[in-house]
Amino acid sequence: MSLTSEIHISTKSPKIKNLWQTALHEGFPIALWRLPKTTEKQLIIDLSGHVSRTKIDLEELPSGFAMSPFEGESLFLKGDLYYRFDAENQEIDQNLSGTNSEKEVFEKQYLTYADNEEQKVSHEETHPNFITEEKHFGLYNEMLFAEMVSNAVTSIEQGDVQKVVLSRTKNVTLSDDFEVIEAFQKLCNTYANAFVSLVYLPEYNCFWLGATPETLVSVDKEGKFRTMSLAGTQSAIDENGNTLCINSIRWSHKEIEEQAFVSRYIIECFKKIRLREYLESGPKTVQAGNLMHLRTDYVVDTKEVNFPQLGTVMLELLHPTSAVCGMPKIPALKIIAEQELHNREFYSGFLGPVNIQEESHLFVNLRTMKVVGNEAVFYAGCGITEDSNPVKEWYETEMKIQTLMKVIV
Ligand SMILES: C=C(O[C@H]1C=CC=C(C(=O)O)[C@@H]1O)C(=O)O
Repeated sequence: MSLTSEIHISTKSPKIKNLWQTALHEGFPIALWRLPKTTEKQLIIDLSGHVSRTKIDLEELPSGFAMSPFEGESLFLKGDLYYRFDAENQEIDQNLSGTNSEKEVFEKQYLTYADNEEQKVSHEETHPNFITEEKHFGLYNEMLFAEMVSNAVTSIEQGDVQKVVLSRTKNVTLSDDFEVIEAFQKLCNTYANAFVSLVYLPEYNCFWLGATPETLVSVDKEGKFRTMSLAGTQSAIDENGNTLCINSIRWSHKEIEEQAFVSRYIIECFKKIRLREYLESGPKTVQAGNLMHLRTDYVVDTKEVNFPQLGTVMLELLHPTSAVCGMPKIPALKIIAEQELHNREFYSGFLGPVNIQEESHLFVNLRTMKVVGNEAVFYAGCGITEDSNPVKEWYETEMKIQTLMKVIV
């Protein structure tokens, strides 16, 4: 696989573009995101040049951005430099821990990259890719996936698990005019309700770009904790290309059961910490781009229950939820390891801002892609229950991949 990243960046976001290019040239981790139902874009740069590996403790960590793989240690990008941009990509000045002089030095540096639209970024020599590819990518086909689903159904029938989420990848070679900031911008414009993010990890020599509909843990300024159970999928678009009306959506027993597993899992986590004071609303049908899902929302007032650490405690209990893993968790993890042909890496992990503007918002890393050089790897999974149909499950992963692909490729 080519390790050279050649990135053309849009003129429509000059400052974002220049910050991005500078971070890439200098080998600084950078995260750019837009929260659901907002128009502001936010960006942080970690000037240490590497991400730290740490537990995501919302009480202890400074301002920054968390990026956790499906399995293994979480990464944390420190918010040494912090920028906010309005809907038109105009800067709204703001700083966090980074000093103004750091910001000045960085911005001086970026002037050397500014107005150099044709410049291409290559970080091949400076940052070797150390992701070991024990498993191959992109070699899935419908038959192979159907076999994996059938094996999972057999495990369910034998009583090993009740539900397991299997995923696959799809490799696409990006065209020469693919622009990563432009792609981020398009996702923001298309998916107002999603958490849209773009993260560059120099040590891994790759970007992760996504538009996820699923909140894992969020704690706002008022101390409101939120999580959700999201599962069950069908197309939001009819055969004529029109968006279906939410009220016309009907769910099968299989999908209702699949989502109920996730809700039960969340309630089990609340029970483990003896927390009864949660508000539960749903399940209801929600639209996530080209798809409809079933969703139940959970809210806890951490001030009222006097539990300020609830976000951190629940994060540890929840991840990975049964929306991306299965029930019970341990045997589901075993089936995933046995059946899937790829390493999930950051897909179905979690990511998001920590302690920024006194809030933390962590999302499940779904509807996501990894970009290495001019190769994109798309990831998608689906919940397998005893009623799963292998052909339908393949089609579901294809629709999930299309959420990103149809917008940016
Ligand atoms: C695992 C994914 O979606 C989860 C979230 C919503 C619906 C899901 C489903 O219907 O299977 C999955 O649990 C994915 O998008 O890769």
